[in-house]
Amino acid sequence: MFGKKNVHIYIKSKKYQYLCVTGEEDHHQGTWRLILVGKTGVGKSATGNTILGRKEFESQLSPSSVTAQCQKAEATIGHRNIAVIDTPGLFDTNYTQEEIVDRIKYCICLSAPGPHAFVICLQLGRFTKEEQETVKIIQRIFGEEAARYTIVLFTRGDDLEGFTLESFIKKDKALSEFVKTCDNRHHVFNNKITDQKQRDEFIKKINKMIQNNGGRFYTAEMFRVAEEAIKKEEERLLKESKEQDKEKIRREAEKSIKSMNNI
Ligand SMILES: Nc1nc2c(ncn2[C@@H]2O[C@H](COP(=O)(O)OP(=O)(O)OP(=O)(O)O)[C@@H](O)[C@H]2O)c(=O)[nH]1
Repeated sequence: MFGKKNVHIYIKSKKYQYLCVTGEEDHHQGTWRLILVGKTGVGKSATGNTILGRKEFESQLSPSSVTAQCQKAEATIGHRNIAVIDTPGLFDTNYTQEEIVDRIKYCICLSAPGPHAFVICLQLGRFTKEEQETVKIIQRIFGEEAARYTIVLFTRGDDLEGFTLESFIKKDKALSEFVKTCDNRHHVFNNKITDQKQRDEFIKKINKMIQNNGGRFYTAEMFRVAEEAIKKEEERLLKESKEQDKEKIRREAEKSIKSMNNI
């Protein structure tokens, strides 16, 4: 009934080059593919384990990133096959930001033909400049279209201590605005407990998002558009800085001519 169309996508960076074969599939029958992204140490791997219902990804308290490469694991939940892709954390001091971003891009290949959901993981706590920068980087890598496929997942639900997640989000303007960009899709996990209910509620929210998207997923084409936008922005900034340099040289030359004339 649904024809499969294979698409090849190159993911290029200074250090790595990946060739992925992505394709279109019957979006009612296939596996749901979820990508976990976020700052290092926020609990992405623990979140992956909560979703899968088993300890698949290494999750531990560590001063530097535990997950160095994208990893994929699958589980059957109810009648649904779910693939979870864990990614290296942003702001890990062992790697340059560029290296981490390159590795995160590889998750697009692992999620071929494309992810149904980006799960942006944040820890309950202050939404600092670094957290804000993290979500900006993620939004930049995957582009505007990714928002339709994004849910914000808070870890450390144990710290809520009776408060609701909604009241926590409302307390911070920047955080509320960010959650709003994801159509207010949010959820909280306490990864320290094995509780089916929190996982089932999460799956329901993912299901609703996928239904709202007509079963479609984020595609290689959307990723290409995002990459193109980054390239254009980089070219614009380069041009701007070259023009600023030229202007600086012109002003300095003018200044030295003036001072020579004054001698
Ligand atoms: N109390 C509490 N601790 C959590 C929760 N989720 C994760 N943690 C702890 O946070 C620490 C980091 O968790 P990880 O799952 O390794 O975090 P990560 O984001 O995958 O880390 P990297 O792969 O290094 O980027 C571990 O000690 C976890 O036990 C939670 O819901 N509550």
